[in-house]
Amino acid sequence: MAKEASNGDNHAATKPPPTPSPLRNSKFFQSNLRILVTGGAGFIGSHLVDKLMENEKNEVIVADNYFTGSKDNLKKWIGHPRFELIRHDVTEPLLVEVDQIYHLACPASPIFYKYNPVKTIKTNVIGTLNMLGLAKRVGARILLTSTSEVYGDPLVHPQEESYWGNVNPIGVRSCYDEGKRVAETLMFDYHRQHGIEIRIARIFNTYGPRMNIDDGRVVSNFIAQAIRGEPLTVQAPGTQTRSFCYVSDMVDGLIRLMEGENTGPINIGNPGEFTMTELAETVKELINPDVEISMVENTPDDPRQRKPNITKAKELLGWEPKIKLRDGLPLMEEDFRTRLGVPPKK
Ligand SMILES: NC(=O)c1ccc[n+]([C@@H]2O[C@H](COP(=O)([O-])OP(=O)(O)OC[C@H]3O[C@@H](n4cnc5c(N)ncnc54)[C@H](O)[C@@H]3O)[C@@H](O)[C@H]2O)c1
Ligand SMILES: O=c1ccn([C@@H]2O[C@H](COP(=O)(O)OP(=O)(O)O[C@H]3OC[C@@H](O)[C@H](O)[C@H]3O)[C@@H](O)[C@H]2O)c(=O)[nH]1
Repeated sequence: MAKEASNGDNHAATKPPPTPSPLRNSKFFQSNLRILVTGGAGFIGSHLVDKLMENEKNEVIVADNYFTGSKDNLKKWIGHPRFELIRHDVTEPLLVEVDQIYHLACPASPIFYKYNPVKTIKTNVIGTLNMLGLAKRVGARILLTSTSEVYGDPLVHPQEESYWGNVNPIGVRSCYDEGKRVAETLMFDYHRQHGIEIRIARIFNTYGPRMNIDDGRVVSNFIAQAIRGEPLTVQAPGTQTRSFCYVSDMVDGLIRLMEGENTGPINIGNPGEFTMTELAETVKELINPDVEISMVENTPDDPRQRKPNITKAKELLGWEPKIKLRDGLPLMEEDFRTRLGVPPKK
């Protein structure tokens, strides 16, 4: 029986998960653990697939509509006997027999999630409903990659899981912020009403190789600009803060959450907090000391501060991030230089 690590609410005791598909007990059942990763062709998802595939007891199925992800991120697994890739949009039902669902399908970059806000909230609401319906049908455990954006423009700092947030319900970011909040609500309602085994990760800003070079997020923007010799575009006021987690630490945290006994929500992120100006200065120092730093205008509802309290992750998952920003940025630079065909400076 999963223990609820969330705000300490005493939810009614949940029913046990539904009886699994008869397939599981058939004598021909493969001993492999069958894992669905929605959004697995994306940045975090493809690194998660790499890690899951290292375990020869795992079969991995990726469902992705390639809105922001790419088959290229999974090319080393296509054709592997324990791997399947399905072009599928999670706003449509999916029928597969699986034991675990990592539900990552959702555009993460603000530029992309604002591009089609109605689709973004459909993905978060209808997509999560479809994945919970699948989990109920086959008795799978399901993990949702929620986000620090559920805290909105936080009035509590650092953010801990018991904080309910400060979110604009009708802003240009609401399709994502409120969409993820509804997704969390649906997860807990299926857990309480149908006994579904749920796990909720609140992911903070994550960076690393395979981020879309032009996806508009700050770390990918600054590294691409530094490599190309373009001014680093600090969006005003520049004093706003974020905390950056390297992707391998993130993947480790997600797997520990799935394999553990706590429902969450649990913050997964690196508490190392920087202003955007400090980030730009660090990228300039590490990647291109000649590059200019310019102040440009920002977009509405940009959170002014963000830093995870990761006490629950430490205590309940035995997890904390290992890679510091100054060590992670060069790894991402190497990936971007390779993909952009720009050799390192002599
Ligand atoms: N990277 C971060 O800093 C961050 C922070 C907080 C939360 N998250 C969450 O983690 C997850 C992965 O983020 P990411 O950074 O890898 O983003 P990403 O955009 O690289 O990956 C998202 C993947 O989902 C796919 N997708 C989008 N809509 C879909 C749909 N309707 N049906 C099927 N596939 C769909 C995309 O094609 C892509 O492959 C997302 O749920 C995101 O909200 C990411
Ligand atoms: O070129 C840029 C881009 C962004 N920024 C600033 O950098 C900060 C971070 O912006 P990003 O677009 O990278 O990402 P955000 O922090 O807004 O959202 C991010 O964290 C929460 C996740 O759920 C989202 O999926 C992820 O994209 C913002 O204050 C933004 O104004 C710049 O200063 N320059």
